[in-house]
Amino acid sequence: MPLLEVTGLRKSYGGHVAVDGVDFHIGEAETYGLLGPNGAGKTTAISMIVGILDRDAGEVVVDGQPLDVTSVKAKALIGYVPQELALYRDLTARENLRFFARLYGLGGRGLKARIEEILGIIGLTDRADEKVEQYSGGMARRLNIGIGLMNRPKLLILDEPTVGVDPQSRNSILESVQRLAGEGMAVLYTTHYMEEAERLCDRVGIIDQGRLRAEGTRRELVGLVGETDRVTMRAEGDLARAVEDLEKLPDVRRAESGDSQIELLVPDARTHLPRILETVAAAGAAVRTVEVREPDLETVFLHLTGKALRD
Ligand SMILES: Nc1ncnc2c1ncn2[C@@H]1O[C@H](COP(=O)(O)OP(=O)(O)OP(=O)(O)O)[C@@H](O)[C@H]1O
Repeated sequence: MPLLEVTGLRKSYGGHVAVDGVDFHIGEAETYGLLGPNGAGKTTAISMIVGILDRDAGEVVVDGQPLDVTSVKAKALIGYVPQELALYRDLTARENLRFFARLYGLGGRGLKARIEEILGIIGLTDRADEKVEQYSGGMARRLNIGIGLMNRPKLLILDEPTVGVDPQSRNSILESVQRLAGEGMAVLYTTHYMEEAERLCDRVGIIDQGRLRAEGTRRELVGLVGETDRVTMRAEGDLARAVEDLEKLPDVRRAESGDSQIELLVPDARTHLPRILETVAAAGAAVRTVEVREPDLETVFLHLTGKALRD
């Protein structure tokens, strides 16, 4: 049974359809990314999943428990980190964590230890007694994540947590998410940064104009659009003959030579590389360097929607 199951999720604002029939599921300990540009419907979808926005249609089930705006049991399994900061700026990090813990009904002897543990996870132990108003944007974001972790969720949902943060905090946020996922927490992560989806997510759903256009592992998505790897070899010798022979190899789509280099398109270059190098050598050319560029999720997005992820 998946940990999160979302079916037929739909929401319109006036006549505008923001989320148009979205289905996906997340397994235990899986990190799933919703990748799409601004306005794709990510925040609207997430808000319905966590039960802070009424849906027009669809179902959300968390660990077998149906979730709607009023359900308590299912919500208790989720840690939600909204895009907008939800913090008290005139309280310290430690005070914010304590305040939100009480709000969630957490207390007792374990609370103090839990707060210290969370400060460690988000890397704010040393600054825990400073007011949030003195924090950088990235530190405040990290505290926002800490609050989402208070109730030891089985599923952590983060809505574009790195937008507008400095590179150092961004890296620290990504590392924390990776660590939590490594410890067995399931994660739903929305982003418009391809690199983040590629780095963090086991599977990615590509969302545009309220619809999931495709979903799968990075490899599956890349395979879906029939993209090939591009191999560039700097070489000397009889390049024309090498190209002629390379084109005879079964999987090579295109090969051409230019100024001391050969370029070719081939699916899954890593498996074919030994044959390619042998062929070039046999044709009397010497390879100096080889570079393999794999298609990325940006290529896939472009293929599926006809536009770039970021404008
Ligand atoms: N409260 C609202 N009233 C009217 N339209 C809305 C409202 N919230 C979102 N929309 C519209 O719904 C669409 C989806 O917005 P949403 O915020 O879910 O996208 P997103 O993928 O999260 O993008 P962003 O990264 O910009 O938040 C957009 O066209 C947006 O303008």
